[in-house]
Amino acid sequence: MFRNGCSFLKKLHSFNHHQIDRGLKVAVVGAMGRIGQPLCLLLKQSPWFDEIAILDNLNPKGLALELNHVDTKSTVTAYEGEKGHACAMKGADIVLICAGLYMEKQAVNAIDDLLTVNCRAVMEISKSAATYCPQAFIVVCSNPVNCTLPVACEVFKKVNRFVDPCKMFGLSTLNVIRANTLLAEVLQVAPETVDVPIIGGHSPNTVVPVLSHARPCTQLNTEEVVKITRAIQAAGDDVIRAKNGRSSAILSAAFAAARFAVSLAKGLNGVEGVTECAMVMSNVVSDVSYFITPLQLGCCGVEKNLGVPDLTSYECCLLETAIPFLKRDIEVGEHFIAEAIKVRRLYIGAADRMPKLRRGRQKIEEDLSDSQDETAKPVQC
Ligand SMILES: NC(=O)C1=CN([C@@H]2O[C@H](COP(=O)(O)OP(=O)(O)OC[C@H]3O[C@@H](n4cnc5c(N)ncnc54)[C@H](O)[C@@H]3O)[C@@H](O)[C@H]2O)C=CC1
Ligand SMILES: O=C([O-])CC(=O)C(=O)O
Repeated sequence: MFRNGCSFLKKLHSFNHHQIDRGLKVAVVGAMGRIGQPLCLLLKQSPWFDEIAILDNLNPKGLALELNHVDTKSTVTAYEGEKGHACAMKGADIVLICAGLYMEKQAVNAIDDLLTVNCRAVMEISKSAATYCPQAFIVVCSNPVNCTLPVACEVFKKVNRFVDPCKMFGLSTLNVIRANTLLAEVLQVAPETVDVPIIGGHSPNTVVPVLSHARPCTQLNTEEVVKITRAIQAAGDDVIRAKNGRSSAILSAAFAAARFAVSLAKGLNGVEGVTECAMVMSNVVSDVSYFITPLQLGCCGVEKNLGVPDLTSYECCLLETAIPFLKRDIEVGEHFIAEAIKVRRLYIGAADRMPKLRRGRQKIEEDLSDSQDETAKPVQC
């Protein structure tokens, strides 16, 4: 009812923007992970959710029990493994996918390993989401987001023969909060008062901060712009290095994911003026089918894609550099399911000599032949 009653909700909220109309169900997949756990705690503190369904391959019952001791209104329910997918996702308004490996820069063949494992995890989870909660907003946090969002969308196309571009998101809020903090430091203002749009992709070579459109309006010199931009691009690697390669960003990542989920919840409940930058399917840049832009969020997800702002020549140059990387990442994601063989060619490496990964790839190729059956019906719950 609420999803279709946008104009009614807008009127309602013009009287009281803070009124919460409907508690929502959010499903967190990969909830037992380093990001998953603090993310669940932050969601438990939020008044926007009635149910937080936590799902992981590891048994999350203990985590749910502990979270339910937090005296806020939402209830945390726990589900383990594939058998838990249906119950965790049925009725979910938002699905946050943070299952998978993190960017372990020191690991040999890290990108190959990460790509195979994470695309596979996102593929499995998206299959269930497309089956059990096809109307939900899907937020892909698992890296590399530039590849995994296309994987999720391709799965929706295969299972439902339809993907709603307004409801599928790749998380990049972490870059926004980093940019806000770094600019606030330079301006010597509170970070909460700063808003830096981010465009492009979610990786060091594809993220493009648009400092020329930052709020508050400011006149930075070239040196400052370059310094802040490079710091944003390097922030993820800096965290991994500072943690001696043992972990990537966790708490800031959880904060960012929770902030995005809350923004989606506000949009769903008709709150006006909610904007966030995220990756979505779009044609704002020709030939680039997934792109991060500022988005106006509403009860149907993306209410308006605010597009690419006017860029300075430096920002144009950053974007031009980013586009080939982004296009390649998207291609890898899009073809992961439909053309596992092509992924092998693009990412062929020492991983092929590792029996564990080779077995993983064989399984993907087997699944591929299943999902290529156009007559296949989604599993009924
Ligand atoms: N988009 C963003 O801004 C950010 C994304 N990330 C990404 O988030 C992901 C998670 O990172 P961490 O929490 O550090 O990893 P982690 O290894 O600590 O946790 C991953 C969790 O996912 C679970 N899992 C794996 N496959 C699963 C499946 N098929 N179904 C259910 N559960 C599954 C694991 O059991 C584990 O509990 C990584 O891919 C990382 O790169 C990390 C930081 C920021
Ligand atoms: O690289 C990672 O795993 C975490 C990440 O997305 C970031 O720090 O921007």
